[in-house]
Amino acid sequence: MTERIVVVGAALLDAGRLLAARRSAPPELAGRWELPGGKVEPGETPDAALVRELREELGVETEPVGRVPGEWPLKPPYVLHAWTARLLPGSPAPKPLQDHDALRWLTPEELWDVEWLDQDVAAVREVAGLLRA
Ligand SMILES: Nc1nc2c([nH]c(=O)n2[C@H]2C[C@H](O)[C@@H](COP(=O)(O)OP(=O)(O)OP(=O)(O)O)O2)c(=O)[nH]1
Repeated sequence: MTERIVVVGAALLDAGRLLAARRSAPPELAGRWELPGGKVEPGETPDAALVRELREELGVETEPVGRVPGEWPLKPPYVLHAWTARLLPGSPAPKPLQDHDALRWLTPEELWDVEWLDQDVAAVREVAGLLRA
């Protein structure tokens, strides 16, 4: 059986906008935009990983809402899952503390104004459908 490690990406939604984060590393991904998040650690649930990664990377307190249908291949053995999430009341505003050098809240009209990682485009398309709904 091939090992498969899930990377959880957050579709953090607030007031009908999606948070996009620009990666600062590694060099082959730097400058491209992604759904903030990271690898699910052994023994960790995906939603716990999401909350932990968003706290570490952005300094926010969040609540996962639901899994975005789909699974997208990354560099083996990684696969991307996306979850919608929201900021908890009283959470600080997101800041690019780790892994990112810029953040943008995108309205549905602005979703394609940033250069998403190629492997994130299909996931963002799914999220776009949720934003319009
Ligand atoms: N977080 C995140 N990672 C993504 C996305 N798309 C994509 O290809 N990746 C890749 C980049 C990395 O190779 C891997 C996740 O790495 P990461 O650096 O965000 O995760 P992490 O914080 O757990 O990593 P680490 O520094 O502890 O190794 O997945 C995405 O939308 N969000």
